[in-house]
Order: sequence, then C-alpha cells, then structure tokens
Amino acid sequence: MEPKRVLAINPGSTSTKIGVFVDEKPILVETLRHDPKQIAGFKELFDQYPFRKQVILDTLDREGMNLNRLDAVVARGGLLRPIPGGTYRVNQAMIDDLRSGEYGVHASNLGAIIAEEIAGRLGIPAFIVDPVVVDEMEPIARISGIPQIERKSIFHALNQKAVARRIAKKMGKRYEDVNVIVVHMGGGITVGAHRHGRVIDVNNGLNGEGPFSPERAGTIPVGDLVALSFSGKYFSGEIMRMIVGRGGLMGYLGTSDAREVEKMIAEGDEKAKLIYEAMAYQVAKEIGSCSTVLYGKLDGIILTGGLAYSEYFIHLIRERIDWIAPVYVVPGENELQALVEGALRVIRGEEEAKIYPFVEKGAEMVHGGKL
Ligand SMILES: Nc1ncnc2c1ncn2[C@@H]1O[C@H](COP(=O)(O)OP(=O)(O)OP(=O)(O)O)[C@@H](O)[C@H]1O
Ligand SMILES: CCCC(=O)O
Repeated sequence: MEPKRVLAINPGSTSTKIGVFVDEKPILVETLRHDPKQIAGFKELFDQYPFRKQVILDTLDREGMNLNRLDAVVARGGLLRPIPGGTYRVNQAMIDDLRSGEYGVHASNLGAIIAEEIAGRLGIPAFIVDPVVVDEMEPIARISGIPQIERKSIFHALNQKAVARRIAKKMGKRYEDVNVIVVHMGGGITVGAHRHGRVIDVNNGLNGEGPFSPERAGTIPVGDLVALSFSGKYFSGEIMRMIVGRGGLMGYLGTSDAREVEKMIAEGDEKAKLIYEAMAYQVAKEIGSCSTVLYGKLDGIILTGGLAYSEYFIHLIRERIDWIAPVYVVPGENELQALVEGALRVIRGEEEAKIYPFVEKGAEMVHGGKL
C-alpha cells in the first residue's frame, strides 16, 4: 500500500502542537508556542482561529512541507456532545457545536475547524479522534445519588485508548478483547475502566471528580463544599478555580510541578511529603474502585501521563495496587501519534469513520439527543 501522509493538529491553551507523519513515522513535530499576551488579546476563543491557522501554515511552509502530498488532516476534537470513542469525519454539525461553545469552551475546540479549513482546500478528509467527551459509560455508572445530577464521562480519552491499544498489542491481544484500567496522570488525573474496548466508567477529570491532581481538586466532601460556596467568603469563580486550576498540589503547595514537589520532599518538607503521598493514595484508591467495576477480571493496570515519569510516584501507587493485576507504565502522552493512528485506521479501511452526532445502529437514542 502507498504510504499515507497525515497532518496532525493539537491546540492547547498556550501552544499548538503539530506533526506531519508518513504512515506511523513522524517527519516533522513542532510545538508552536503562542505569546500568552497575544492569546489574551483575543476576546473569544474563535477569534484566535485565523491566527493559529496561519502560524501552522507558515511553519509547514518554512519546513518545506508540500501540502498537496497530504492524504488527511486530523485534529484533537474539543468539547462536543457525548459520543462513543473512535475516529469521526469533521462535518458541519460538529463545527456548529464547537463554534457555539454549548458543550464548553476549550482550546481544542479550534482543532476540527482548522483541520477542516486546511483539508477542504486540498480536497482531502479531516478527522478528529477520541475527544475528551468520549462517553461509553454504562447506565449504572451515570447515577450520581441525586436525580438532578448525572455523572459525566470527560477524560483523557485519546491517550487512554492509545496506550490501552499499545499494551493490548504487547500482550498479543486486541484492545477489544482485554479488560484494563488506564490511569492518565497529567495536570488532571483520570482513571478509566476499559471493558473490551469501551470505557464503561471513568471519573470526570475536568470538573471535580476522582483523585486530586497537580492542579485539580477531584472529589471533595460535598456538604462542606456547599457550605463554603454559601459562606459569602468567595465568589463562584474563586470556588471553581479551587476545583480546577488552583486545586490539588497547587492549592496545598503553591506549585503544580511534581518535580518541584519532589525537590521539596528531598529537602525534608514534611507537608509536601504528606500531600504528595495523599495524591498517590487517592489514585490507588480509585484504581481499587475501578477494579470492582470490572469484577476484578483484569488483564492489566496502565499508568501513563507526565507523572508516570516519576519513579517515586509510581512506587507509591504500585505498592498499594500490584496485587490487583500486572502494572504497566507508559510515561508521558503521545497525542499526535495517537491522532495519526486513528486517522490511518480509517484511511486504510481497518475502521469506518463515525458520523457526528453519533447514532447507535438500531438504538432509540442518539448520543446527545433523541432520534
Ligand atoms: N520527568 C518528570 N518527572 C516527574 N514529574 C513529571 C515529569 N514530567 C512531567 N511531570 C509532572 O507531570 C504533571 C503533568 O504534566 P504534563 O505536562 O504531562 O501535563 P499536561 O499535559 O499539562 O496535562 P494533561 O496531561 O492533564 O493534559 C506535572 O505535575 C509535571 O510536573
Ligand atoms: C480531563 C479532560 C482532559 C484535560 O485535562 O484537559
């Protein structure tokens, strides 16, 4: 088969990562850093769109990349309606939802729109793969405890599924044939129970659920949070920032950088040690909880994300969970590679591109609305 060339785009809050791949092999990978002042100068997220697109095009031009040789463009999808995992062809319904911000505003909302703009002009397809709103939760996992609130699936779907596929392959199996718990440990931490290729339960990592993380609070005693919210001491924006951005390590220790915390511990800081160990304790506890979701029938537990580079942090988790199942460590995340792999599965005909918003065959419900 002819080699396939794919451009991958992953917009973050202050940078845009891009990669050009020939099949699975990267020939160009760049992190285009944007001046935070320039980003702050745009009133709405979508005002950044022409600027970010031009920076990408200028970089590709400077690096001598011939766009006409591309077979597809793939981007990290943003905050969309809840959808099952997979590769989706970018379409107007998706662009409308991303533009409206109805499901949330996040830099990754720009990805599909830039991808479609570049691909459209070249007459090639644009895709997104496993956005953070991937929702494959079982009905039982959606029940929160009060009827007014349903649990939501918002997690590091792209990296979780990519490493689960990689480790399944290492086991000589297909992702669709294994049961694994995947723990992504980045700025946020998400712990997913993957049953035969579907993430049937996972903590909402964006918004106050699960273990605390370098910059997020995770689950907190709810009555106390309500009391704090109505104490008159804080604005709602301040409370939200305690939950996301200034929670977790950042809240207790003033830094979200685990390397700095480990330095504090090495210098004898007892508080830093307690908080860091508590983060590992909460991660281990969440893994234990997910193992019950899978009735203990597990092929492995996979630890990934930036924190998985830390041998000390991995040790703190491993000593509590290695009796449950074999533990695999895949440090960092390789989202560009995961995006390209998702696009290649479709281009090579190994998988069909899904249509957004997703309709389950024979189902009465559309994910995100009634049929
Ligand atoms: N080599 C390392 N050793 C120890 N900790 C590390 C290392 N590299 C990154 N980390 C820590 O991992 C945490 C998450 O960093 P990372 O940059 O991977 O997350 P992110 O990409 O910002 O967030 P997310 O993965 O949630 O999107 C930080 O606390 C960082 O200090
Ligand atoms: C949990 C959703 C992904 C992120 O942290 O940005």
